[in-house]
Amino acid sequence: MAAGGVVWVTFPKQNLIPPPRKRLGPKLRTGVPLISSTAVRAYSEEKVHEVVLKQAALVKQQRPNEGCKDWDLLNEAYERCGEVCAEYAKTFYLGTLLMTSERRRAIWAIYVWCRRTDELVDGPNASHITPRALDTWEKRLDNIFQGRPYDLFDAALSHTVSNYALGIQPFKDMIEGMRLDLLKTRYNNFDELYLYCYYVAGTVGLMSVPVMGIASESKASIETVYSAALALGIANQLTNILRDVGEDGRRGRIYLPQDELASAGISEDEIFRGQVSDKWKIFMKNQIKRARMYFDEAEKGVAELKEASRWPVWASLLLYRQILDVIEENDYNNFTKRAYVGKAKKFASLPLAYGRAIMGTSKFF
Ligand SMILES: CC(C)=CCC/C(C)=C/CC/C(C)=C/CC/C(C)=C/[C@@H]1[C@@H](COP(=O)(O)OP(=O)(O)O)[C@]1(C)CC/C=C(\C)CC/C=C(\C)CCC=C(C)C
Ligand SMILES: Nc1ncnc2c1ncn2[C@@H]1O[C@H](COP(=O)(O)OP(=O)(O)OP(=O)(O)O)[C@@H](O)[C@H]1O
Ligand SMILES: [Mn+2]
Repeated sequence: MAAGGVVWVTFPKQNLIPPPRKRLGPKLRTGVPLISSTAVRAYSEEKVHEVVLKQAALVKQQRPNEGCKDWDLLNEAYERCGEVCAEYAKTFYLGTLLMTSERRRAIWAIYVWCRRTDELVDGPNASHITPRALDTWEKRLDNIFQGRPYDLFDAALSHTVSNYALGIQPFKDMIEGMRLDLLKTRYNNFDELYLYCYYVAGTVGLMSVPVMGIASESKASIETVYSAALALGIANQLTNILRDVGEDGRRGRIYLPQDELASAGISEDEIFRGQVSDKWKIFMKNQIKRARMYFDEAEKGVAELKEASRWPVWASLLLYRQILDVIEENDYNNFTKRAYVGKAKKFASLPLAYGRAIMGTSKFF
């Protein structure tokens, strides 16, 4: 392929990532009552805030387009990204169809890179993945940002990062999250968990904003918008963790703050045995409360995005947020009952998402 120094290896026509599993990889992390003042001051928040500021500053810079200029190849690359996205996340894919075609395909390219990164530690080959393999993946990321993609999916991302104000840090941080996931099976407190959630999901928010675009009429500061995007990633991840407690437990993993479990008087053994006790219900209520707090934070920022980008964000936010309602409906049995939002509810939330997107507010819908 064209573009200075691009290295091409054989590129199989079929997916480079394995076909989706029936149930996409578990990945869990957690939370508890409302964030404590210690947590607010925590190192993790400071570190994350630094990245947010850097990423926000990039938006103001004009970047030269050094991406690949082989348009046929790029079109194919983006098309393939769209196919993967459609296969792994149908509802979300539908949402992206309302975005402008340029933004939509950029989001697809980012989605595919994130999905592949996650598949490294969560997919069928996860047991063979070592920190060294992640180092190789990170070098490959550097090459993507330097215009030297390794395969077609990378080429799409390479073009995207040359076209939008995307910094490399959130991508590196996501790889860091995968490193952490390889090594760590317990989180001492919410600060530790928060950092993990930032790595694997908050980063997605930071990657998405430059592509989705901030509305020209927005009066909010760029930092405010990034903070909302970060909050959505955290909220999604906390929800994902709460949904998958049972599944994670069966893999010997507990993505819940150990100190909060201890204060609630819940032992690891009770989690492994899947005991839905009264103390578990109280503990879960607090966890859900915290996740909702992050959703609330995120909701405040959606209206600041460009109008065409709001709908997919609202759609995915409402879908994910409803998982918390279903956990409640399941009477907090997240050990053996998967909180699943039925098709009817899912479709019912689409007009709501659309209404909110066009009104620019959640006041009337
Ligand atoms: C519109 C929209 C949602 C855009 C984001 C698209 C995108 C690039 C998604 C990548 C997601 C991904 C594959 C991340 C890898 C790590 C991972 C799996 C994280 C978990 C996602 C849920 O996936 P799933 O349920 O399939 O998980 P399982 O593997 O099955 O367990 C996460 C829970 C986190 C995803 C985080 C987001 C989608 C962040 C969204 C934030 C924004 C789009 C910012 C919006 C802006 C404002 C101002 C609110
Ligand atoms: N009905 C659901 N209930 C709970 N979680 C869901 C549900 N549908 C999707 N999710 C979660 O949200 C993520 C992204 O949502 P999306 O709707 O795009 O996924 P999907 O699995 O392709 O759904 P579908 O094929 O039903 O449209 C999924 O990977 C999954 O973890
Ligand atoms: Mn899916």
